[in-house]
Amino acid sequence: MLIAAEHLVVRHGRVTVLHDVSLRIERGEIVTVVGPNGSGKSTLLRCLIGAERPVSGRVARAPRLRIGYVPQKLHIDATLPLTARRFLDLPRRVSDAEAGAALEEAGAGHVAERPMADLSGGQFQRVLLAGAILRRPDLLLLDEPTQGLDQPGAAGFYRSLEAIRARLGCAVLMVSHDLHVVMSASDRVVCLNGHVCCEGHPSVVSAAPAYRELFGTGAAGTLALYRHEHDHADHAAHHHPHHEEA
Ligand SMILES: Nc1ncnc2c1ncn2[C@@H]1O[C@H](COP(=O)(O)OP(=O)(O)OP(=O)(O)O)[C@@H](O)[C@H]1O
Repeated sequence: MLIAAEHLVVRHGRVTVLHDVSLRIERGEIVTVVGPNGSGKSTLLRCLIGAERPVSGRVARAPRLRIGYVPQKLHIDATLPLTARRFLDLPRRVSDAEAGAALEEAGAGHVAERPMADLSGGQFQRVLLAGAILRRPDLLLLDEPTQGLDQPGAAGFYRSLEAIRARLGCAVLMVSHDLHVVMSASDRVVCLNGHVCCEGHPSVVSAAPAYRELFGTGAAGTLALYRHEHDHADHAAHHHPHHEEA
């Protein structure tokens, strides 16, 4: 186990945002948290990094766990002439070779010398990802890393993540609204709506009544796309025969 949330209850003022939420992340897995707006997804990640405290429950971390966290938003003063390359020197200076390799791996090699303030949303997220990789994390926590990306852009981002996981052996926990792409890119999906509604393999979650209730007709399309993608993978053509009835 890398990290585990155990029975977290979190309140913001009088509102209970997380009700008894438990979640475990194992080494090397890619887990995606999906859920409607305001369902507590960011709050859960912030608890895992220790930026928010639950009123009850706890977070258990493996000893010496290194986390690379990419927040949903990061405000950078547009008047600061900070290039992507220089941004990677915060909080600790890194060599050009290290910075270059991280930017390449995150798919942002071509924006190294551009000012952070000029980057598109997708480029910006990729530079943040490069910064997170430089910490050599055991666990990458990404809060809506593909917001604002179109579907091919999001798919490309997930391919970068797969490669990063393969090299670093890290686990990935992310929040995403990209139901379509997420379903094929995750080992496990957790559907959150203040509490964990359902969780499991993407095919199991997308067939779950609680998930369908939250995401409506989108759920069927998601499943179709998931099946479609796997039908094209050599090893997975007959992987989940039960999909056929769903
Ligand atoms: N600092 C805060 N003070 C008070 N309420 C907050 C605070 N941060 C979040 N909330 C409230 O807590 C609830 C959960 O917010 P959270 O950001 O965790 O949801 P989310 O699932 O990440 O949403 P989204 O998909 O819109 O990003 C929301 O109702 C939000 O308004």
